[in-house]
Amino acid sequence: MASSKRSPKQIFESLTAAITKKPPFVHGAVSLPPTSTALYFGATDAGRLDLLSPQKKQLEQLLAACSPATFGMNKEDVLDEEYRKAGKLDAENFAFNFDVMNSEITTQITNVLLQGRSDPTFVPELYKLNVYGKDGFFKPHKDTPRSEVMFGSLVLVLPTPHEGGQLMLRHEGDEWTFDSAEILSEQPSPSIAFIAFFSDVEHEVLPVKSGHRITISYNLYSKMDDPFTKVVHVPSPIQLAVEESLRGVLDSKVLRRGGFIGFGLSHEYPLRAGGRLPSTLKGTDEMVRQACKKLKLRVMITLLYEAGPDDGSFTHVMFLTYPDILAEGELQAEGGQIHEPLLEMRGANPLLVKYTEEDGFDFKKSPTPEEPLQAWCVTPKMKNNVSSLYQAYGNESTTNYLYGRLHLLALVGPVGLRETAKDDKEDA
Ligand SMILES: O=C(O)CCC(=O)C(=O)O
Ligand SMILES: [Fe+2]
Repeated sequence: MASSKRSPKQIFESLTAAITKKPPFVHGAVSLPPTSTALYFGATDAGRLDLLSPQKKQLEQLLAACSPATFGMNKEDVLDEEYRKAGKLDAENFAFNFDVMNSEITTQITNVLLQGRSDPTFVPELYKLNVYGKDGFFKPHKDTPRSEVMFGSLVLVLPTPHEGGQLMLRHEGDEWTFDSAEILSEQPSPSIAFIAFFSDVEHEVLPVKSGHRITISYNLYSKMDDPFTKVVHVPSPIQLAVEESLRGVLDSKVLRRGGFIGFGLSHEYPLRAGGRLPSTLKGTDEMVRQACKKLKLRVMITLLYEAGPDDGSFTHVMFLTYPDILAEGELQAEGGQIHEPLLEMRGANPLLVKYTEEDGFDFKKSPTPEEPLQAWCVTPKMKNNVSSLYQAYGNESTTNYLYGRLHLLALVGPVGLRETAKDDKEDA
């Protein structure tokens, strides 16, 4: 193989380069079905907004029926018009006869965010209606995780005239704009503009310049228990490129005795203390996992915890479940080293590792009883610590789930015997 002339560093660099990031959202417009031309609202007397020709009086009534929208900050719901200026109605106080699951939106979400799986693999939960009037906005935030299987948010923008109010999305140095006003004005007939995005992606609503930007939002929950067994899909060119580079690694002499390849995942995932790590990955991350599965590598999802001052020794702990660290109370050991108590946490399958941003992982205790295994880390990710696992700004307060950064570890056998997956069902 040509790869034999390359250094291990070069071999892994080409793997890193092959992991092209997939956009973390899908957007578009669907024309308003004949049965979806009105919005009803109000806690007592129902008001009606005609979406084919919205009347000023109806819009004013809708605004009057709304209460100011709050947002979540450090476990509390906060009302602060410096941070978010919008009206809201909770799901029980409005009705819009639109079936997301039987619309083109579901096909788009399935194809772009869920790797084109066949049967409907997610459930949309109606969340809120928001009205952004003139000068309405929502500063940067991530959507609060409400369950281990919540992966995304869907926002519908109704066809009421407005200018401004673009939704900006930012992830790992990239930025995208969803200009609902522009999209709606370009449609030949009254339409709904939509965007669905992975909810750990930071987003912001810029100020509305005129008119009313009316949105209906949904939380998206995955229905997949085992993402691998059900997948029948044609790999994308990006995935094929990742597979090809990974094959290059396996055909080379790196990790001669076997070991791990670690991938820092691009997205954050909802974690619950004491709970399992997620079994459904998002976008780019799922693509990397599928490439590993294709090459019959056993994969594990892990949480890396900073366990003490980074003095170059083994002071990081890697978990296969999310330990209930806060419930342990007295974790702080002498000198700020907490790896001893972390390693003793029952049921959390901890591994003591040395971790540096440059070299990735180095395992002290390997998961097998043999000698410590070698490991390489591709796209290393920040480690977690107790405070980073706290939610900062969200769209709602919650204390049950927090976003955490994860790594995917692929177990690699020795040269010539690289395959490690026993069957498709063993891990998740
Ligand atoms: O209106 C939008 O485009 C997004 C709103 C939003 O981010 C939220 O409600 O959490
Ligand atoms: Fe949001």
